[in-house]
Amino acid sequence: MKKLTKWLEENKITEIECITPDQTGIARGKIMPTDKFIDEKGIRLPESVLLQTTTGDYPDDETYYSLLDPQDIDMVLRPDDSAVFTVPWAAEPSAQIIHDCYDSMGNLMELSSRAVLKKVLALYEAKGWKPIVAPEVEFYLTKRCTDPDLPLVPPIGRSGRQESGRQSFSIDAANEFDPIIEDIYDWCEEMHLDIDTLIHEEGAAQLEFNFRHGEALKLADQVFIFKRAVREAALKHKIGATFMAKPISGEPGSSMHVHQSLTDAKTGKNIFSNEDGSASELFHSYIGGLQHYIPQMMPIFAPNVNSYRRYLPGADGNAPVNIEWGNENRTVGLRVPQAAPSARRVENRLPGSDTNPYLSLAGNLICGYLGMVNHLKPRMPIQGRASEEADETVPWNLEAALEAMSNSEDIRNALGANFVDGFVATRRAEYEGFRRVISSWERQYLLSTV
Ligand SMILES: NC(=O)CC[C@H](N)C(=O)O
Repeated sequence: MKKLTKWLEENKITEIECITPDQTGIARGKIMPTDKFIDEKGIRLPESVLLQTTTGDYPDDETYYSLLDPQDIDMVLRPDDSAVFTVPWAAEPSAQIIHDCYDSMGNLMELSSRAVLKKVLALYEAKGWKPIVAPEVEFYLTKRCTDPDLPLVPPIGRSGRQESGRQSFSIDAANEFDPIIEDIYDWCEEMHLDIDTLIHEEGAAQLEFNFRHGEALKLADQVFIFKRAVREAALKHKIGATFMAKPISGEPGSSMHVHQSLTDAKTGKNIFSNEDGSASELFHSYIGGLQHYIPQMMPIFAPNVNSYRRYLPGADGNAPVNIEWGNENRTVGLRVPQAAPSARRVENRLPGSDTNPYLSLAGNLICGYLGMVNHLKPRMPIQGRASEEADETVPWNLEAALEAMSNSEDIRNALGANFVDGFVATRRAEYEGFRRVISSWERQYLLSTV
């Protein structure tokens, strides 16, 4: 706290956003003047904040009361002084400080997604392993739209025109949004986010930012903050930005691919490679773990009804519909990029951009961990194009995915039964809400035909 107080003084910070990610990845917390923050060294919030859905609803009563105190008591949030960022878009000098959530006994709240990631990282630490990850985050810039019944359209770029067609990797198409991109870059620099490259993705006004590889908790924090920054940069320029997995029919979806490797915590050496440069047994069993456990982990990689619209075989975009692996192969869900032995890694291409980054990293890492400790073997790698058929072992819709996750003893043991029950229950509550809304497809095709 001393170091943090000094930093706040040096940066003349007058206002603090005390934030924590809920299960959906939304920042929840309180805003206060710096003096009050320093006096109180933490805040209190109702525990139920961690069981809120994206729509602000809660799960059914039975789950709610089995996981939370019936009086809806407070939890205590304490700042993590290694997760402190300025707020470059704020009107006055401000800081956003990520907090951890503790229960009345002083333990990390099992329902907190940041705590779930810490739990997984502790398993790695006990083995003397340190995972290294690199997320790639895609999103769309869109024209502002307040009517949810109207489709989203691309914003007007610098040329005064709206983008159409496919512009993968086009520098000029990215430059159309230069003023926004400049803000994102400047702000990321000010906040010390480890942004590596920017590319224009396939979709109209779809961009991708890649993060430099590093430690998982640090990168989860950075993606959490990055998403806020992108939305704010878009707002400043009077447009929108969305991390929905499939915001526009007929356009590619948005993903959050995660590159993953494993190092020896002491030496820092990549232990996915043997001394002679070949792939290690750990590497193969890590992939075996991803293949075995992804079907039970889908609600984490694809948490919304909308997430599953990315995975339609033959749909626009390159979203995978399989969990095969292969070297330098973009038609599989688990791609092993061409790299030196010291950079040997696997990229999971399944997670959507709408995933909570803490849970996505925890989910990936626990699949790999369980694979390694149980010596699982991967399937044979795919050479050439993978089948266009969707892999039948994976639940490709939210209902089936939730069923698979809540029935998985291994995932319940690894991530915590209370967490799994709470997470599944918030997703189910959202799904129930979705089921009550009549869509434009129904109006278009059923209204006057059936
Ligand atoms: N970079 C890519 O391969 C595109 C990924 C694609 N946008 C998806 O949703 O999965």
